[in-house]
Amino acid sequence: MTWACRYCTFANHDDTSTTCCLCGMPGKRTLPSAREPKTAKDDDPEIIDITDTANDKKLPVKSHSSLPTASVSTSTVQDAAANDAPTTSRKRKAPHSTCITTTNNNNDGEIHGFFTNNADLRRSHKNSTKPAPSTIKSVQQTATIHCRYPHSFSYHLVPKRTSQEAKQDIRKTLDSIFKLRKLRNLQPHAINCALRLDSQMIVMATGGGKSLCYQLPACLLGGVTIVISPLLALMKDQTEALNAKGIPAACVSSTNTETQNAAILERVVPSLSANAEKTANRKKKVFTETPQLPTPVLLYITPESIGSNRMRTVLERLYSENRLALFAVDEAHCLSSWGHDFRPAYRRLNYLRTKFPKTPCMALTATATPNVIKDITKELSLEGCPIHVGSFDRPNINYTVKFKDGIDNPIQDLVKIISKNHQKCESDKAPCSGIVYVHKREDTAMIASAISKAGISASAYHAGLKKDDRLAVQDGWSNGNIQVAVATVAFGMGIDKDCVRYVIHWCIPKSIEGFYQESGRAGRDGQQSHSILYYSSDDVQKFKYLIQKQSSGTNRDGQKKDQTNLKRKLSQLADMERYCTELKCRRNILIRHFGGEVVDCRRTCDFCSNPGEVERALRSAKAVKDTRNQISGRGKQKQWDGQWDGPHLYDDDWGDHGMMVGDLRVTGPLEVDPGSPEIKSSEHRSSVRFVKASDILSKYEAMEGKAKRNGTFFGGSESDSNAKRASVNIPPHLIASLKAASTKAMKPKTPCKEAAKVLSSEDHAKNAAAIEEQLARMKSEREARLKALLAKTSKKATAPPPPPPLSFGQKK
Ligand SMILES: Nc1ncnc2c1ncn2[C@@H]1O[C@H](COP(=O)(O)OP(=O)(O)OP(=O)(O)O)[C@@H](O)[C@H]1O
Repeated sequence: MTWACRYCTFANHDDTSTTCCLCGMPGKRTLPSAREPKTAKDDDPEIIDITDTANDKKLPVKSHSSLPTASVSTSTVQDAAANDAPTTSRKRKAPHSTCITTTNNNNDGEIHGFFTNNADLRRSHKNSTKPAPSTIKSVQQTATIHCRYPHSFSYHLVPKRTSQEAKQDIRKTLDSIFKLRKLRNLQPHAINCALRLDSQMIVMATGGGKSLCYQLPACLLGGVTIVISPLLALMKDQTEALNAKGIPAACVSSTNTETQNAAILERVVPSLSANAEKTANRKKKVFTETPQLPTPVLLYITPESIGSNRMRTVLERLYSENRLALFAVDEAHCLSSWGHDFRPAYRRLNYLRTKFPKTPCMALTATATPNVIKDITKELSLEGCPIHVGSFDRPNINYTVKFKDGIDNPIQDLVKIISKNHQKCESDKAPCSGIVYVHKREDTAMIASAISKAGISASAYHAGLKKDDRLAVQDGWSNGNIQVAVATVAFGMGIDKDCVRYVIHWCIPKSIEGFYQESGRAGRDGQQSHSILYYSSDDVQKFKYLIQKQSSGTNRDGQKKDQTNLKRKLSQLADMERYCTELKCRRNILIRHFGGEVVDCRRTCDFCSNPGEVERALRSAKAVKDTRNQISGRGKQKQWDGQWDGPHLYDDDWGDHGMMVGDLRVTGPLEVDPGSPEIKSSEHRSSVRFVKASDILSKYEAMEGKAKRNGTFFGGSESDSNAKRASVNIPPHLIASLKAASTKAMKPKTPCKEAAKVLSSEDHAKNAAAIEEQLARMKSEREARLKALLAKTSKKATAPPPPPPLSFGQKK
């Protein structure tokens, strides 16, 4: 079983060991037993610390012709082994490294690798002027057991390099640490700029490789690079990945205990805790738990935590010691109120620029419109700095919009698309996974169950699940046991899975930025992938209503809610709706939204591959929708007209930051098949006449016949069409397509293939049953919540009204 080390967060796969194979610390929480191996802190003679703290600090900064990894290492493995003085080495505790760093005798700065066997070690001594160590065995053990950081990094900042030197260093680091062959499009510019110590902004498509733009310079700049990231999961993943590559990284976050955070900061700024932690108890804890790990080269932190007093002290110390290398502000669009994920704490980051003016800043985002870029550069004082804007195009993603209203059974349609994708991958013998984004938590279970019944493993994921369940789904999906994650937007932040072949949006997303980011989780391996969005005007009306609801009334302080965001959110939703309903190339709508140059779509969106078909689908969906409204007696629906009754709590995970809990009762026309168990309740029954698109289409056929007989239907000029639409809502040129669709829809039903599959697969049936159980549980929980809320509101209504407030100057 995998366990995460509580010191360095490395994921260990060896269940039998209680010490972390990366840092060598007893990171696994187990009761000590007689057989427990000795820890690094105990008297383990194998720990060889060859770097000297004192010396380190006094060291003149290394000439920049070689990798900084070599510059700080003052001794070689040979020294360490020959000295064979573990006690001394432990005394010479280095703040930045406890691992063996290897440089050759010429001190040419080459990294000579990480010794894993005696042969390697002996080879390294071949040209050595010093005698080979007599205790090779112990050294070899040290290398394999405790010292998994094969590279060392400069404790202080490395001076600027010439461009030739920078080029060489970049190549070496890319090859030896990141194991990559070459840099992608904007990466060389961004990395060069960082090594010139210039501030900059990088706007690069999702999956474009933004992380490398600060991770690689961090290795070369020396000192500590501070990465400000909004997502705890992403921070954790990235630190784990960096540690696995041998780059010391850590994250200070609220998920760590106070002691763990203190231990990490102690590694960044030694003796900080000695001053800061006053109580003896605390001191003891911090010092006993501080592992002998190298100083992090990259320190991840949330924008909220970076403003704390302790963090300010750390930054000031780093700055005064000339060790503050770079601020990397990831997901910088969170800084702009024009961005789709505005986070107020980001606004406070400008203090970093004023307080630490010499430290360069790198702002990174995938989704920045010109307005957002302007906002970010202003807030982070990046005016005049280079702005690297890459292409927003993701050529390997095919974009499609499906019109839910015109589809008889959209869930069946969705399942078919998913099955097709998996079948294709199966025949190609390629791995395949996907994500379906929904808004309502209940829909996650409903859709996951339908997919499972089709023989594809799917699981529901939303913020309402228990943490363990969420982790299980995330892990299952990441390791391929779960093929499809049906999730709310709570899923996927910081996901870096390469074989995601499709991302499906079951409802319209809130903004193009959000859509671009979510759909961008497909095809990160560069292989052909799909983004499919199911559009319904009902969803848009719902969201408009929710946005208005969120912005109306008063907040907790009793003040009227700020209305400035209302307009922005409505306009973002309108942009997103335009993406769905405009008869233009989808790819270029996205690119233009971000201010990019138009590209040749090469028929990789549904519109470019068949514009006529898209137009017909859109218009027939509109016609079907209007008819539904007319049939249900509500006339043409222009505004969401209060179809939701009861207390307005929402269980969609679509809030800005926090997740909303509660209930949403929809009594209007539904988007599911009337036969579906979802709409069996009496509450819904009245409104489900003619909910099927094919029913409506056949109705149209009848109307068409009648009109033709009377000579009053669908005739006349274009200018009359509006008046005619008011009564029938069907544009003339649609007749043929509607007819065709109708005939198709009227065909006798054949038993569904997917249903046959269900019965044949026990596992999938079990999975579906489990999901349905979950759905039932969610429903009962929702009922309970609703009851409690109703009780609360009725209590409030019966309570006596509060006394009127005293006006100024009024006597009691
Ligand atoms: N030069 C490169 N060559 C090959 N692969 C690369 C290169 N740079 C980055 N990658 C890979 O591309 C993938 C995406 O990188 P990364 O996570 O940095 O993207 P991102 O731009 O931060 O994406 P997002 O905006 O979604 O967070 C990673 O798996 C990374 O290893």
